[in-house]
Order: sequence, then C-alpha cells, then structure tokens
Amino acid sequence: MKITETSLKGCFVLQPKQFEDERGVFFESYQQKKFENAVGEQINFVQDNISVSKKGVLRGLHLQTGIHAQAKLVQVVHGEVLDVIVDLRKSSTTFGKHYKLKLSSVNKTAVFIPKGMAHGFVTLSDEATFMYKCDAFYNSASESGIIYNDQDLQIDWECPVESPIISEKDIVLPTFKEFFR
Ligand SMILES: Cc1cn([C@H]2C[C@H](O)[C@@H](COP(=O)(O)OP(=O)(O)O[C@H]3O[C@H](C)C(=O)[C@H](O)[C@H]3O)O2)c(=O)[nH]c1=O
Repeated sequence: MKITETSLKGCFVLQPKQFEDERGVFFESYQQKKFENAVGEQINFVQDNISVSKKGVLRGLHLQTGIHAQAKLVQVVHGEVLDVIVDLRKSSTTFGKHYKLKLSSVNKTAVFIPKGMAHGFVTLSDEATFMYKCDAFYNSASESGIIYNDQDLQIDWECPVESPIISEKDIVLPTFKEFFR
C-alpha cells in the first residue's frame, strides 16, 4: 500500500498493492495498521456507506459539522468518478483550497478525508459504485456543505454532461462565504 499526503494537509491518497494472476486481481482495500501508521492517528471507522450513481450525477459538497464531523475513507468499486475535497478548517495552512482526482475500479485508489473537509464527486462513467468508511455515525441534523459551483472555490468538475444531476438538497447548499457567516 502506497500512502501519500495530498496538497491538503492531512488528506492522503492510498494506492493498494495489487496481486494479479490468471484469475484476476486481489488487493487489501483497508489495513488498519498500515493506514494508521501512514496518517499518523488512530481512526475508528464505525459506518460503511455505498452509493450508486448514473453518469453526470454530482453528490456534494458535503460534510457533517460539530461533534458529528466525519473522517472518511472513500473509494470506487465500479466505474469512475472525479472526487473533490475542500479544506474548510480555518486553522489549516490549506484552508479554502481544493484537491481533486479520479477514483475508479481500475486505479483502485482510495482517499482519506479528515474531519473538517467537504467532499463531493461527479460520476464520469455510465454508472459508478462509491464505497466509503466514516468514523462517526450519520447525523442528519449536522449535515451541511457548500454549493458545487461556488464562485470562490472555482472547482472545475470536468462534468461529462451538459448539466450535472444534483439533488434538491444539494442545489440549495450555501456558498463558501455563507457557510462561514
Ligand atoms: C449520508 C447518509 C444518507 N442517508 C440517507 C439520507 C437520505 O434519505 C438518503 C440519501 O442521502 P444523501 O442524498 O445525503 O446521499 P449523498 O448525496 O450520497 O450524500 C453523501 O454524499 C457525499 C459525497 C458524501 O461525502 C457524504 O458522506 C454524503 O453526504 O440516504 C443515511 O441514511 N445515512 C447516511 O449516512
């Protein structure tokens, strides 16, 4: 497993060692000891989520705030997405910065997203199955986020369709400035 820190402090990309043979491939998608040694802290994941999205679906930018804030370990087990992470930690040297990368069942790459970062993705393949671990339970009352096309963040989502398919909840998310008001 190769684990490297991204341009966002505390956010890591994990690339598993793949064992290929005539049957196919095997890889460890998560190994606690290697993971915690690399990220430098104990993480107790308590919930696994899976979502399946059609091409052009954009989910995000989401985070849970306060005591229900979640760190996440995200990966794609089918298809491909463009994954986007935004540092919303005011004390961070990378506050307000975003990082994006393609996650797919081919590159088998995972991303560790620490608490305090907003997360979203747009589906690039016809369908994508997104799987992620969270270190805090779902708490709908603490859900928040930032509108995907925020003018300050200027994120290029590389959306494969004319208009992204977005939930009614996400289309009314606050802007970056409103989030901190
Ligand atoms: C997140 C979540 C949702 N739900 C229920 C609530 C809704 O009735 C339904 C769909 O939820 P939502 O539209 O918030 O799902 P996504 O848009 O995929 O949200 C996720 O998408 C982005 C990319 C993330 O990083 C977040 O972890 C998460 O917010 O599942 C649950 O029951 N438990 C949960 O943990």
